[in-house]
Amino acid sequence: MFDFIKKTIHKNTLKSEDSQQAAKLEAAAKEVMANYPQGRGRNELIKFQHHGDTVTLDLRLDESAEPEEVQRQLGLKLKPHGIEEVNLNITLLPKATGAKTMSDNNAMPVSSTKGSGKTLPKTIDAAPKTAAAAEPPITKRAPTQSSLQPHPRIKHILVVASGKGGVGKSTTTVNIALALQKLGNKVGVLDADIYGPSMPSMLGVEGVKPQLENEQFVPVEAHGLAMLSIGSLLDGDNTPVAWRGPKATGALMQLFNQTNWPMLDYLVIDMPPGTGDIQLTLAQRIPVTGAVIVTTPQHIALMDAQKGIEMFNKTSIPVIGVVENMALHTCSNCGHTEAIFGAGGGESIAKEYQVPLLGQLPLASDIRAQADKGVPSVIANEGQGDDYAQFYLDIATNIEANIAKFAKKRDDGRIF
Ligand SMILES: Nc1ncnc2c1ncn2[C@@H]1O[C@H](COP(=O)(O)OP(=O)(O)OP(=O)(O)O)[C@@H](O)[C@H]1O
Repeated sequence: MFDFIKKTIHKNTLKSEDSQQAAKLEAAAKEVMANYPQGRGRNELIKFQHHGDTVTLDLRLDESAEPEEVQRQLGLKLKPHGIEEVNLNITLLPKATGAKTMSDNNAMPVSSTKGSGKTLPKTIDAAPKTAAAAEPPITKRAPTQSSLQPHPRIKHILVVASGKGGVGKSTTTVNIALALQKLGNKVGVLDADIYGPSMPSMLGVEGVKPQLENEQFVPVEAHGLAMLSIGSLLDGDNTPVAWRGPKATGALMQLFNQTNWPMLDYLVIDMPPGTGDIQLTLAQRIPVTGAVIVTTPQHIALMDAQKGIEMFNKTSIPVIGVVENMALHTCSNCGHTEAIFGAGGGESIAKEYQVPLLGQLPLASDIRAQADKGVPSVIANEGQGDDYAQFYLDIATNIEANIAKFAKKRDDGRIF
C-alpha cells in the first residue's frame, strides 16, 4: 500500500515536472515570437508540443517574416533547455488581405554542437505572394506515411525492428532478406543500425566500401543482395554511438535517398533497436510497407516489443507480424528441448495486438556461427541452407503471403 502511494506520488511528481518544463519551453518560444521584429503583432504561436528533446510548433507568420530566422532563434532560445530539434508547421499570412500558406514539413535539426541553428532545407518553398486572397490557409503537418510517395524502384520496404538491443534483429533481418531472395525476389538490405551495424560482417563483405556514382552510393553486392550499411561508411571501429537524433536521422535518410537502388521487390531495413526519436523520425519519413518486430520470450523484450508495435501504430505503419527469436533451445548433446527464456511470449503479444506470429526461431549455436562466418543459415552449405534455413523460409513465405494487403498505392492508382 505504502509503496503504491509512493509510486503514485512519484509518477504525479514526474508528470507535473514534465508539464512545468513544457510550460517553460512554451513561454520561451512565445518570447521569441513576441520579440521577432518582422510582422510583429501578427506572428502567432497556435500550438506547442514537447516530446523529449524535440518541440513541434504550429505558427502563423506574417509574410514579411523569415521562417528560417524564426526557427534559428527558437533553436538558440530552446537549446539551453535541452531541445535538439525544432519542427515548424507554418501558415504564412499575406500583408493585407486573406491568407496564403507555406508548409514546412521537414523536421529542422537544430545544431547540437555550437548551439546555433542550421539553415532550413531548400525544399521549403514560399507560396506565390500574389495568390488569391480568399483561399483558406492550408498547413501541412509533419510527414505521415500516407503523404509519402513510394520509392520509384522499390516495391516493398520492410523495416525490421525490436524494442530492445541484442534480441537477434540483425541475424533475423539478414536471413529473412536471403530467404525472400531464395523465393525468387530481388532484395536489398539497408543496415540502419547505427549502434551496431553488423550487415557487412554477417554478409561477408566487411571493409568493402560502396562506390559513388553521380553523387549516389552504389550498394555493395553481397550473396546477391544489394546491401548498404551505415557501417560501410565508417572507418574501423568508429561506431557513432554518440550520434544524437537529428544527426543520425540525417545520415540515415541520406543513405536511403542518395543510393542508386536497383529495381527491388523488397528493401529490408535493419532499424536501430529501440523506439526513440531516431526510429520515430525514420518511420515518418521512409515510405514503409510494413514492419516486422523481432522479440525474444523474455518479459522485458516483450514489453519493448509492445512499445515498438505502438510506435508503428502511431505512425500508421502496418505491423506485418512478430518473429519470436531464441524461442526454444535444443541441447546439442542430449537433444532435450527447453524454453529457456520462457514460453508463449510471441504468441501472446501477437494475440494481444492482433498481428500474426510470423515464426518462432530456436536458439541454436549454428545460427550464430553461420552469421559470424558471413554465410547466414539460409545460404549455408553452399546455398543449400542449414537445419535452420527452413524456419526463415517459412517466415519469408508468410510475409509474401500477406504483403499484398499492405502494398502502397501510387498516385497513378498502380499498386506495387
Ligand atoms: N536464434 C539464434 N540462435 C543463436 N544465436 C543467435 C540467434 N539469433 C541471434 N543470435 C546471436 O545473438 C547475437 C545478437 O544477435 P544480433 O546481432 O542479430 O542482435 P541484434 O538484436 O541485431 O543486436 P543489436 O541490437 O545489438 O544490433 C549474435 O551473436 C547472433 O549471432
